[in-house]
Amino acid sequence: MTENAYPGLPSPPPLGASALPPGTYEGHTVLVTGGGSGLGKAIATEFARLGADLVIVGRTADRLKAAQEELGALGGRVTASVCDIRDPERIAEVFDAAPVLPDVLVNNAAANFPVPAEDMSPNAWRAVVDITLTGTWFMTREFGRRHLAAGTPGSVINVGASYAWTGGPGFAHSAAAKAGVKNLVETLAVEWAPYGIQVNGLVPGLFPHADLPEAIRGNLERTDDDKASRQPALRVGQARELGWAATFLASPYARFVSGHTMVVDGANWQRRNVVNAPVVPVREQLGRGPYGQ
Ligand SMILES: CCCCCCCCCCC/C=C/C(=O)SCCNC(=O)CCNC(=O)[C@H](O)C(C)(C)COP(=O)(O)OP(=O)(O)OC[C@H]1O[C@@H](n2cnc3c(N)ncnc32)[C@H](O)[C@@H]1OP(=O)(O)O
Ligand SMILES: NC(=O)C1=CN([C@@H]2O[C@H](COP(=O)(O)OP(=O)(O)OC[C@H]3O[C@@H](n4cnc5c(N)ncnc54)[C@H](OP(=O)(O)O)[C@@H]3O)[C@@H](O)[C@H]2O)C=CC1
Repeated sequence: MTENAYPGLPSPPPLGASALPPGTYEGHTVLVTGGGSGLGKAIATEFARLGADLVIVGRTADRLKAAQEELGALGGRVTASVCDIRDPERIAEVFDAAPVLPDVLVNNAAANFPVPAEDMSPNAWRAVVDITLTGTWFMTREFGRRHLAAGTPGSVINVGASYAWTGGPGFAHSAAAKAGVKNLVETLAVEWAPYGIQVNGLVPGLFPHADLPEAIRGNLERTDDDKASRQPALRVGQARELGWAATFLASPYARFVSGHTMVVDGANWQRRNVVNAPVVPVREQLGRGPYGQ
């Protein structure tokens, strides 16, 4: 049988299309961490197309400035704030400096690189867990506190990864952190629903893009030339598909959806074979020799 002899899941509508009515987010402000690049920028784009003003956050001023111009061309006000989400005091300053209290918080920023667990240094673990889990918590805490104090509703979307459920060989730090991120969704959705705050998760499948750090992109390119054929959908995700899911989850049409994590991955994480492919140890997948030699 020829690979890719099947159609796979259909392509999505083109960039610029939307399932939601035009102007759904007019008068609303959406804060996206990591909104200066990759999937965060794609999510910010879809909110902006529906009329949202944006606050984008990241550590790199140049990257944010370029994204601010690009996103600003869609018509809304875009505020760019340099902030390391590991720093709770800086996060408070970002909220203070925002033109208004954002209605929606998208916790998209995360850190990751593949490494065999036995090679991982304490600092490598800390860097990934502190950004991915603790940074997400610091951002969410600030957002929640301010809405509780103001008595206003809000919506939080935590971007996750499917190895929160399955474990992630080669990504022990990130998988553990993303499991925490998913768990926070479930806890906070209950704690804050009485105050009008929704908390949901959004999990991308494989969405390769040019902004990925070399440690991820390089391994993706090295380990698999034909990524689409390895997915049940016979294709990878298009960034706008994640943006559309985010704009739905935070919209008025999803007001009774909270504590839910939506997976946008063409069923990749449920993929199982009765007889699996041969096991290749992570060290070997990453092209490393035996431990300790
Ligand atoms: C097994 C097969 C692999 C196939 C590939 C498949 C890929 C599919 C992946 C799909 C899932 C993707 C999920 C994602 O999350 S993608 C998003 C990734 N984006 C980012 O990570 C952006 C932000 N990243 C960063 O800023 C940095 O990468 C970093 C996380 C390192 C944080 O930067 P910071 O400046 O705070 O940290 P340092 O540079 O000081 O480093 C801290 C310690 O971490 C060690 N380190 C850094 N990089 C690596 C590496 N590649 N391998 C091992 N260790 C690393 C560094 O040495 C520091 O530790 P020490 O002080 O002990 O040296
Ligand atoms: N791409 C994919 O296939 C998949 C992605 N995901 C998840 O999707 C989300 C987006 O990933 P993706 O766009 O691919 O990754 P990128 O590496 O392209 O983007 C990460 C963004 O987060 C920002 N960021 C990183 N660390 C910090 C920090 N400490 N403080 C503030 N901002 C920070 C980065 O900006 P800067 O470096 O300037 O700070 C960057 O804009 C992540 O949560 C990731 O785990 C999950 C599964 C698959």
